[in-house]
Formats: sequence, structure tokens, C-alpha cells
Amino acid sequence: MSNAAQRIMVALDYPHAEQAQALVESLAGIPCYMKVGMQLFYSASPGFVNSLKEKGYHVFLDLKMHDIPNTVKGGAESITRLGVDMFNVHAAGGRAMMEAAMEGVDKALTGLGASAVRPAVIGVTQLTSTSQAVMNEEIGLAGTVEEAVLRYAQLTRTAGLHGVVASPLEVVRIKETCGSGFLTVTPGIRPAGSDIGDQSRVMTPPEAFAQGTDYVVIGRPITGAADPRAALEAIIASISE
Ligand SMILES: O=C(O)c1cc(=O)[nH]c(=O)n1[C@@H]1O[C@H](COP(=O)(O)O)[C@@H](O)[C@H]1O
Repeated sequence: MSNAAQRIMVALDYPHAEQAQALVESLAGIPCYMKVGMQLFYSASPGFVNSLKEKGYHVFLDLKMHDIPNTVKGGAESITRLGVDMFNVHAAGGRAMMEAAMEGVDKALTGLGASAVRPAVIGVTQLTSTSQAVMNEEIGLAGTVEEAVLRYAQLTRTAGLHGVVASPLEVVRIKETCGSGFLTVTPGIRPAGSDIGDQSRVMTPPEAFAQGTDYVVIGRPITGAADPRAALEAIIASISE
């Protein structure tokens, strides 16, 4: 059960630290991974990340950097100094940008010393809210979503990153193409019967793990539940079965 919990990233998508803190307290003792995204980070600043690390959590800082290489290198350097375990950049920023992120990590680690955490750096492929129709007709990318995701995944691997964010639907092909050790972090997770909301490419938690994903990212099915702890425990139980 605890192994399953470690592979669940709880998306702390809240406007203020107090609400995120209350959720963290309600989940005390469950060794899940905590994901801090832009809504919480822009409001609660690095202090909230530090508080999670002090409590012993693994932390995924999801700021989806996408900028010129020099700027992303500087961002990666600052993020690495926070001591997070994982962060992400948009693969659409290209190879030079992703390589710059890795250089930023190395630069920060040089100054931090041997005990510092080396974060896993993950490329975002096609957002899980993007449908085939939106990708083709609005964004104007040809081909299937799976083809686009695989192209981004290969680019991400070539740039030396550790894995990608994608939907669970693409995990099997990503692992075939990039190797089983190339990490997949999959949002777009919805327990049976829960609202899909703005997500488009979704699977249930057991289905996602059956594809071979390394981590699932789950927000509203936990944070929006009347009893978030019970919701997370039910998800862990469904995976452990
Ligand atoms: O990078 C991410 O974490 C991410 C990428 C993606 O393609 N889709 C996606 O939903 N996410 C994040 O995963 C979380 C999903 O939340 P829920 O839809 O509430 O479960 C949110 O914090 C999103 O920002």
C-alpha cells in the first residue's frame, strides 16, 4: 500500500497556502508525492515547498517552464536550489531549451555540494486537456496526439531529461520508444464515476498503472472530495488490488 502511495502525486491546486496546508494535514501519514503547481507557488512562494520538504515529502514543482534557453537555465538553477525532487519544462521549447534546463541543474548542484537533491527533469508533451480535434484544428498540428506525444518524448530523451508528462493512453508507446527507465508522469486520472472536468485523455488509476506508468497525478478527485483522505485511501486500495 505504501509503495502505491509513493507513486501518487497529489496536485495541491489551491489559491492559498492555508488551504493546501489543511489538505496536507488531512493526508498526514500517507507517503504520497506532493505536487505544487503554479496557482499555489505564485501565491505561497518557495516557503510552502520548504514546509513540504521539512515534513519529508517528495515534491514535484510543476511550473512548466517554456522560454528562451538562457532564461530556462536560470529558472532551473533556482528551482534546483529549492531542493525539489522533480520539475518540468515544456518539450515544445525544443532541445536547446531542455539542455539548458539540465545545465541549470548542474550549475546549482555544483554550488550546493554532495548532499543536494538532483531533481528529475520532465518534459511536458501534449497537455492531457488537449483532444485530437483541438490539436489538429485549433493548435494546427497535424497527425495524431499519440504521434505528437512520441515526437516530444523522443526529443526530451535526446536532450537528456529523465522522462515526460503525458496521458496514460500514451505510456505503452513511450516506454517502447524511449525505454522502460524513461519516466512517465501521467495526469488525466479519474477514478470511475468521477467528473472529467477539463481533462480530455483520461484513465482510472488502476488502468493507468496497468499501462506501466511510473506516477499518476491526481488533483480534484482528491482535493474536491468531501473527505479527501478517504478518496486517496480508496484510490490506493484500488491500485493495490
Ligand atoms: O504537468 C502537469 O502536472 C500536468 C500536465 C498535463 O498535461 N495535464 C495536467 O493536468 N497536469 C497537471 O495535473 C493536475 C491534474 O489535476 P486534476 O485534473 O484536478 O486531477 C493539474 O495540476 C494540472 O496542472
